[in-house]
Amino acid sequence: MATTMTTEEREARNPTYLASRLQSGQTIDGQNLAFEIPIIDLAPSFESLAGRQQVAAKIRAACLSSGFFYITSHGINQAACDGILEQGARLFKRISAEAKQKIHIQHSPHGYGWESSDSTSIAGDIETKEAFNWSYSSDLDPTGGDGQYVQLDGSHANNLNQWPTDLPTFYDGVRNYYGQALQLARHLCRLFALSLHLPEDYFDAMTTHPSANARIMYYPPSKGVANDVSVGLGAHTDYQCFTILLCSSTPGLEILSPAGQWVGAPTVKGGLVVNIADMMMRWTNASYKSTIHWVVNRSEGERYSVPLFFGVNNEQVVDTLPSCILEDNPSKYAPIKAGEYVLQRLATTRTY
Ligand SMILES: O=C(O)CCC(=O)C(=O)O
Ligand SMILES: [Fe+2]
Repeated sequence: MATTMTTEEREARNPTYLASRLQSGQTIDGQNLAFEIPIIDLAPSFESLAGRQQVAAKIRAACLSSGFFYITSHGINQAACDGILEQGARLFKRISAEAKQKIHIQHSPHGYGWESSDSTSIAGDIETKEAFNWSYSSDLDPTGGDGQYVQLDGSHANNLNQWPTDLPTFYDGVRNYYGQALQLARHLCRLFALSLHLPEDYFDAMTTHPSANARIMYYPPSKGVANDVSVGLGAHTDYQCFTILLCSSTPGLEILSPAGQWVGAPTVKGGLVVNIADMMMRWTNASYKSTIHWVVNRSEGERYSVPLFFGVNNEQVVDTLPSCILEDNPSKYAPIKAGEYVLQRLATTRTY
């Protein structure tokens, strides 16, 4: 499908645009909104529609301001959270360099597998992170999927992931956390739909075989040099609808406030971070904020994290939601296939 880029989209693809947003500390539409990262208890949302509506209102308020919130009582059990972080530590710290090379992302056309710190770079920064990347596949989905999964480029292929053969428990540890996180993401979609005054099942049929790439990240300790600001992961916005982030206890995530200050997002015990990403900003005509963040590990501890980048089925056309278009606020974005949009964004980050 032919798509026309708006001025805003052209600017957003330009690294100097990011840099200028960083310097000026402005949000895209120049508003100076109150900035907080609220903690939202999801428990009522598992009980009744009234509970979901109540939680959805809190989510809406967070999305209109910082675009970040914590969730507690989210339904993913602690053993699964601890388990995947432990598997990450084994992968990054215990297996040999040769074993990592065997599953290097260079062997994967889609970038799945182990990623050395210099394989990708967001804003041209030298980054300290290492990562392990995987994508949705039906064997990881507790629903079993519907057999229709397509990759970002629309090709039909299930399970192209590269798993480490030297760590037999790794796959099970990942699957246990990821399966629960997928179901949580689908539950959050219902809350987002309610928050946007849509029927709560609005996104259900669009998330049967979702775009749901995930990674385990490793950030080495700070070098202990005063004022050391070694960038773990460069300043960026996420591409999908929203991200669910599990973090180890070592801090490092920082979010750019409208006033141009980096605000730390410390780990909340038992909680997960959720942030709005660019695709949700498109759906909502830029009312829900996709906020710039980065990771700088300023501490002497290692940081591990597990982001899940959740979006609709890759072949789904993303078009501004009718409830977000007003006569004096027409759609800012042209319709585009979800996978195609993410591919455009990814093309700017690979260095290999
Ligand atoms: O590791 C973190 O805390 C955040 C990671 C992140 O922002 C990302 O992978 O997009
Ligand atoms: Fe991110």
